[in-house]
Amino acid sequence: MTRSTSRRTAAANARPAAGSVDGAPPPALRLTRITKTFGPITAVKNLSLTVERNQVVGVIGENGAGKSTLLKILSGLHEPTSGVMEVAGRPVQFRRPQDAVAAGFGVVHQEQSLLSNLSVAENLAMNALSSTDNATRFGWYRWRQLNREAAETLARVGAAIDPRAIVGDLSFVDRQMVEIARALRVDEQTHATPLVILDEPTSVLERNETAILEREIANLKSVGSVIFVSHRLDEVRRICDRIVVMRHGEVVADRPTGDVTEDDLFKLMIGHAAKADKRSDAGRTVGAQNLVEVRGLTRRGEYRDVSFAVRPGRCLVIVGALGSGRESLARTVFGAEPFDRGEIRYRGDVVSSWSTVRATRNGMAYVPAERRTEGMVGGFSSTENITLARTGARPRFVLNRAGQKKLAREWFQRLDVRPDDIKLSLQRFSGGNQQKVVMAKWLQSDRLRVLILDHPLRGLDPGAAETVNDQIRIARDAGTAVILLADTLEEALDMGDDILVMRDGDVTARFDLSVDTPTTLDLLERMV
Ligand SMILES: Nc1ncnc2c1ncn2[C@@H]1O[C@H](COP(=O)(O)OP(=O)(O)OP(=O)(O)O)[C@@H](O)[C@H]1O
Repeated sequence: MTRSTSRRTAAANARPAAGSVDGAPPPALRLTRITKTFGPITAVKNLSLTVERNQVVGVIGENGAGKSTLLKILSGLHEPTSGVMEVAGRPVQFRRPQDAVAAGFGVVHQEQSLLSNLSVAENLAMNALSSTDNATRFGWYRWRQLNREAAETLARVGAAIDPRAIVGDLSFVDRQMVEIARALRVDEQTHATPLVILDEPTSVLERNETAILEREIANLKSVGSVIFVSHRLDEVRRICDRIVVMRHGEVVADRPTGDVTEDDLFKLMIGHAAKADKRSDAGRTVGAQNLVEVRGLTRRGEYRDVSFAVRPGRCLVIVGALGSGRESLARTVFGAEPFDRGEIRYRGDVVSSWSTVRATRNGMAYVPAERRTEGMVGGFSSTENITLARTGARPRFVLNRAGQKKLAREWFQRLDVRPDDIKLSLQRFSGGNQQKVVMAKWLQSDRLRVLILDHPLRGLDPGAAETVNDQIRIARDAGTAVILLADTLEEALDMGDDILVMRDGDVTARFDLSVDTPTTLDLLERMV
């Protein structure tokens, strides 16, 4: 798209056409040969795609396939290098996010974009066009109206969140619900037919929350259209009418959902079939002594009277829905949150003033769910990020530059990080590839004894998830104790030796998978 065309088709013209000449409504969105380059990198290449009205289109693709770039184009964050974009039959150009909102596009990005120092209601009103006018008077907020509107929107996504709460005080999952609520609100705020774009909205949601979202998407379909990006192939098949598969920035398949199986989708995305289940105990080093032991641990408002133990070479999976307290519990074990009662023993000794520094020095690693804010330094290269936590026999300052590069190269290969450029600053990698680098940072440590993983597969495509799980198994088999907060119950059953189920801060069940054979339903029943 040239500059002059862009001027003619500025977003002010983005108002939808009433209908096409032959009477049939034009598609909600048509993209024709869209390309986006970043210097030498072509993130999206000649992409053509149509979204009909009242249709849910799934977009899938392995990490780095170009999905987020496509969504950023649709949300006005990136301008395409070339190609044509039409909304309801009219050419448009989005130069700013407001242009996308004016055209009726509501977006939930993979990385959260809420302002943490503002309240939930203020964040929800931020997109607002007409409703901000109504909600302010002489530049002052009409708080009661703002909060009431926010409460109504939150109720639509089934979220029991106080509109007056400050976003920074909310849990990750609650913030995700606010993001989703904000995107869904676009139809209340604009007169355009909404197109809601969801970029992996369910990756940290539990099943009951996902079910709410699925219901909302079904509602939305009756008033507008939805583009749904997810790595969960079962979910994409359940929710979407059509599925578009991207590889290396291009569309490689565009099929009605009924025509493809999960296996077909996996093959189209990754280029090979899914591997069979690899649960095996052969070659494992399982220690006899408990490495981490927790007794009667309580943190008011989070969890109560929790006890468990993990030995070297074993994986404990903690499952639980929103509010189960498991995230807080994992952070406490790592020394990132305090506790009120009970004790933590590490290698047999009671830990008194436990802190993240002491935990890290003693071979504990914690991979947070929020990699952008907690797990990485975006402006640093991936080599620097990988060697940042290097302690042990050859700490970072002992490794020379060549040593650091060698280490980074080795881990890029092991985790198949793309692009294969260890010098590139980490913020330039796709979300899934950033996650792999954050994992590498901890997995490479030669003193790793305990690995605490909070949703490690979040944002990873199924092929990358397999690669990361393989590396977790390798660390476990070499004698690392793993504490895993799994994304899905299938993952819990696949990876766990022991499973702890939590509900509202209490442990409701424990399973030892060497003797017990719980199903996902058994777990779910104790979670909700
Ligand atoms: N701002 C940028 N500068 C340079 N390269 C970029 C930039 N944004 C994305 N890329 C590159 O473009 C390609 C596509 O990335 P994108 O984030 O769109 O992939 P994705 O399919 O969303 O991946 P994921 O599932 O891992 O989030 C990647 O190679 C990525 O490194």
